[in-house]
Amino acid sequence: MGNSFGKIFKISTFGESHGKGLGVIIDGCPAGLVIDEEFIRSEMQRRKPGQSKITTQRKEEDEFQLLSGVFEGKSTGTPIGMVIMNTDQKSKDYGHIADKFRPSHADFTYHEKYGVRDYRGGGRSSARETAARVAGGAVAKLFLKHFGIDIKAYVSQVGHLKLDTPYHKLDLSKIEDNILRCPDAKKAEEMIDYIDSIRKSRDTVGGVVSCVITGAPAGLGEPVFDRLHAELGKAMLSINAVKGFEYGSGFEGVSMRGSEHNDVFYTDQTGKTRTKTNHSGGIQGGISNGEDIYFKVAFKPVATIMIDQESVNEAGEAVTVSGKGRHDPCVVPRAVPIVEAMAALVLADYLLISRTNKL
Ligand SMILES: Cc1cc2nc3c(=O)[nH]c(=O)nc-3n(C[C@H](O)[C@H](O)[C@H](O)COP(=O)(O)O)c2cc1C
Ligand SMILES: C=C(O[C@@H]1CC(C(=O)O)=C[C@@H](OP(=O)(O)O)[C@H]1O)C(=O)O
Repeated sequence: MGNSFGKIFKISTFGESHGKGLGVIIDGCPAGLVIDEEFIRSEMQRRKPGQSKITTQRKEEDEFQLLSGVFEGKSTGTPIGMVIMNTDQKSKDYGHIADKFRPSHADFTYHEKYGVRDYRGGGRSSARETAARVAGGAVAKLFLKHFGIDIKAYVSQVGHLKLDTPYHKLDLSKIEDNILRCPDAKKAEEMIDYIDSIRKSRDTVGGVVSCVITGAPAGLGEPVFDRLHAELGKAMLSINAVKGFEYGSGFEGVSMRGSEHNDVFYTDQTGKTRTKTNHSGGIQGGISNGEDIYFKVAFKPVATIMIDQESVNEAGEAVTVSGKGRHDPCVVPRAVPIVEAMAALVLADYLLISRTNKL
């Protein structure tokens, strides 16, 4: 329980941040899919630590080894296994807090739940686990390409600095042009400087990742509990440090009237039923309607800060804790490929579950 995601296109991940390595098992990937290892590698590179001055300086190349489920470059329909070895753990950075709880990390809750924990680098609670998700998500993306479904995420907020332009007015081909992964170069520069100043003050800051899915057909999703947006929400809220998820008009829709918010239907030149606006975010009644699916994910400031904070240890005694070593001053630049990977897993799963339910 708790280490798997998905119903038909399923992933299970294993591994800890300072153990030997991590990995993913993908079960349910249809046979005959060309497994483009170069593409998987490029996705891993987008997430890896040590990639710029505004990320953790842990240096991992995140090279993966494909162990199973692929023959002559194509999936065989059997479980696809991939491992990623850890090479740059510095466990002594955690020696001073082995029995102490970092405020707002998972140290206390893991201790309460299991009574035993691998304190090194946060063990399995570390976002290092998301390397395995990105490997799994890359295979899901390869599957989605066959259906013309594309997923693009980008940074739209860092602290109080916001990119207010809606996604359809941005040039999303520019996302990878800067180390922040924000398609607006000027805003990106401001946000990067801000993260750098926060890092220099030994503190951390939160941010928002926006995501848009294009090319999804109408009919994905289930009408009651397994609504498409509910599954996307679960996927996003399962990512480390996520505190919020909203899709379509989200919380802003609250201040609109129905007459403004309703997405009016029309028939386009090809005879397809479309909507003039898309406040619904491409999903109505839990089912995709063929319009773009878009959502936002809010990330909190990283818990481990290089500033003394009050806490307690396992014996309940008052202590002071301060982080050491290498931490992200802001997670959003590296969270972009993680958000895309989780979205790809949901879409791949729902393509297999529920495209339509009629003769
Ligand atoms: C890409 C990414 C990088 C992260 N890097 C760090 C980090 O360097 N230090 C840290 O304390 N937390 C980091 N986190 C957040 C922790 O993993 C997370 O706060 C922890 O697992 C506790 O879970 P929660 O915040 O979801 O409650 C990162 C999260 C993500 C998504
Ligand atoms: C290693 C990664 O990020 C780590 C995520 C993380 C955390 O607490 O989530 C804490 C840091 O771990 P460590 O102190 O072991 O370097 C980050 O570097 C990674 O993403 O691959």
